[in-house]
Amino acid sequence: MTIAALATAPAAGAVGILRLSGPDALEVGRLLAPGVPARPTPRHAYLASFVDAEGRALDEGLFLYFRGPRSFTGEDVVELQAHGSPRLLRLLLARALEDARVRHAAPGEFTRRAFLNGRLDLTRAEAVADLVAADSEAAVRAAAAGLSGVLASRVQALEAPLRALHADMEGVLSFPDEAEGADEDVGPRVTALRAQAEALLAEAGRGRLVRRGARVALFGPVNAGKSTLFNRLVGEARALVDDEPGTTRDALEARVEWDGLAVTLFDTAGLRETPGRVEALGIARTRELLAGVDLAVLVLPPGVTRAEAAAWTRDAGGTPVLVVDGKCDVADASESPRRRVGGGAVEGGAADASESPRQRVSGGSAEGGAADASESPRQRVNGGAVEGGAADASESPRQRVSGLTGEGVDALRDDMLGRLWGGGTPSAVALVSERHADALRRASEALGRAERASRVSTLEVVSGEVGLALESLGEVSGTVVSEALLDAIFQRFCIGK
Ligand SMILES: Nc1nc2c(c(=O)[nH]1)N(C=O)[C@@H](CNc1ccc(C(=O)N[C@@H](CCC(=O)O)C(=O)O)cc1)CN2
Ligand SMILES: Nc1nc2c(ncn2[C@@H]2O[C@H](COP(=O)(O)OP(=O)(O)OP(=O)(O)O)[C@@H](O)[C@H]2O)c(=O)[nH]1
Ligand SMILES: [Mg+2]
Repeated sequence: MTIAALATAPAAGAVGILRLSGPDALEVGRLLAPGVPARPTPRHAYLASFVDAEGRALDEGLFLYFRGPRSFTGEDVVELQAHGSPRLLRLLLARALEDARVRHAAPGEFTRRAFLNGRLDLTRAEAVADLVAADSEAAVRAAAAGLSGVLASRVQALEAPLRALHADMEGVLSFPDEAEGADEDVGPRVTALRAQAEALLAEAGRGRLVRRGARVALFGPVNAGKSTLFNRLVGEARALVDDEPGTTRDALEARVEWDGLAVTLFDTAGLRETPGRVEALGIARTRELLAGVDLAVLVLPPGVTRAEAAAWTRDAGGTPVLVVDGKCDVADASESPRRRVGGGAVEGGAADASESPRQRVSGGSAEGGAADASESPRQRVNGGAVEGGAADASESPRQRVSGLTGEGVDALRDDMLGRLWGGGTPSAVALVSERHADALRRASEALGRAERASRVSTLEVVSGEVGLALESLGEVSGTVVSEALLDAIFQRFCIGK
């Protein structure tokens, strides 16, 4: 059956495309553009008049014919590239659909046909959807990598040796005499393949980050300078800042893009023991939010003890915590507890360093004097305390940062990206989706069982498990798929894709 749909968004634009795919694409396309020759040159752009049923011109546009299998879907494809009027395009589409040989395409059906006709494997087809949905540079680049086959070849690199292993074992089982010895190194081979499957599975977390963007929350005691730092990181004065503790009540969010990665940054209500009623609601919301982010950044004001820091860290629950020493432009408060923030300079953004003099108390620790965060921010171990203690996050070297002066902010951003990303660049990721991860998990579980069986059980059992692993892997590439799975996958595509 021939399918038709608009390939462009239903909005006014420079050009709008009606696309047909299937055995009757050319004939039906020519009903709309009768000036086009009966046997048009494939891939040639014809300037043609698009007409209604009475032959009256509706538009003048380009007509393209791709003869199967040399087309996106592998079938005959015709495109009418008209002026981008949604109303006009609906008229053209309606006219195509009047023909009994044509029906409207389901979501993703063009791509589904491309897959079914072997034009793309499943990972590439899904990368098409990822690309359309991408809303950060990293997401675009990762999807583009998927489209060019990065994930496909990683899966292939697993599938091929697994299939060879399976064949070797089946050979030994079927023809024990001829194939003697082919099963000698089954154990190590299974082990290696399992590790490979797990390495791929481990990229699912990154895939999630790229797809959805990372979520990062600033939290910590009241008045630590969270909102000021938030404004700095976002690049504009979004959050209210005041020297009154408890200024931020509701969590605030802003979306930024760092190294191409989409990051949703949250500023939260400061934590304290005895808040007022409304503030308590804000604090409850902070805790709730912290449980759901990818990284929690604990901003500490000067003079916080290690025990206090550890206690605040626990507020993040199971979420990874990055601890930073805020207001690093001020001397350590334990040295002069009453020292206030630079005079009247309250507003976050504008305040310049000269307004908040660097009142580093002499003798205020070795790193007091020349410290400039840009020098080597990561080496600076606060208080030198690294070992021991419960909450490890609060014990590791801390980033020193000042939202007011901007000191250490770039380094902090790099640290956050490092913690979220763990090295490498976002674009280099093989975009493993939840669906892929699920299949990979089942594959590596089967390989785990195969590994055990290779020590304690028969070759038959090992081979059976390897066969199961192959099936699960096949779901990733699409060598083994059910209609139901394809339905689920292509449902998330848009119509006309
Ligand atoms: N106008 C238009 N732009 C589009 C598409 C489209 O369908 N129409 N695409 C659709 O989503 C994407 C391009 N994808 C395509 C992929 C393969 C072929 C194709 O004709 N492949 C043949 C020939 C290859 C060749 O000659 O180099 C083939 O693979 O055999 C066309 C488009 C993005 N841009
Ligand atoms: N010297 C200095 N003062 C800062 C810095 N960051 C914030 N302040 C000041 O500290 C006070 C509190 O800053 P906020 O950013 O509102 O602190 P917060 O952590 O959001 O506070 P709550 O929302 O009440 O929890 C304000 O007077 C800021 O101007 C900093 O890096 N250095
Ligand atoms: Mg605040």
